[in-house]
Amino acid sequence: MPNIRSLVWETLRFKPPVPTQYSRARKDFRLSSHDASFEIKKGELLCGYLPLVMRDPVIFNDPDTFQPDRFVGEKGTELLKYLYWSNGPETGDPTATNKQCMGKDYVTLSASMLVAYLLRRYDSISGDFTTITALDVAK
Ligand code: HEM
Repeated sequence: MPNIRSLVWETLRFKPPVPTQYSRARKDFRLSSHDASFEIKKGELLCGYLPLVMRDPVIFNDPDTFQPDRFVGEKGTELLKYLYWSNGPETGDPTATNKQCMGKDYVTLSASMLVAYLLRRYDSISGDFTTITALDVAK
């Protein structure tokens, strides 16, 4: 299952289903990235563009390549804090003060189960990040 969960997370990283996310600053704060810093004033509207953020080469090695096992193991688990697809990091939880997708854990679990169910139909498959070919259908 770790490989399948990783594949689902990598799919969400590679093509975030909700690409733009908006929010309004609740207070003044400084927003910093690797190479820039901005003063944000309370009430200002912020827009996050996930397809760009999820291809950050400083965080994700070879970001334009679909790597199904990217989130496997200790290093992969560490990367989850940078995986944003639900208006917050994969390691965060939706709460009254954290307006994150409430279905977040259900989404990844049900998608993993669906992929596992589909894969059970085949003894072997091959493919790259654009195509997938069934070689042997399970008897
Ligand atoms: C791939 C599938 C999904 C994606 C990409 C997704 C993404 C998101 C995003 C980005 C938000 C925040 C929207 C905002 O900024 O206002 C959100 C909110 C929410 N999502 Fe999802 N979602 C998915 C599936 C689901 C599912 C299956 C459920 C329920 C079973 C769900 C329940 C909710 C709820 C209730 C909120 C509102 C949370 C709030 O306003 O406090 N989502 N989702």
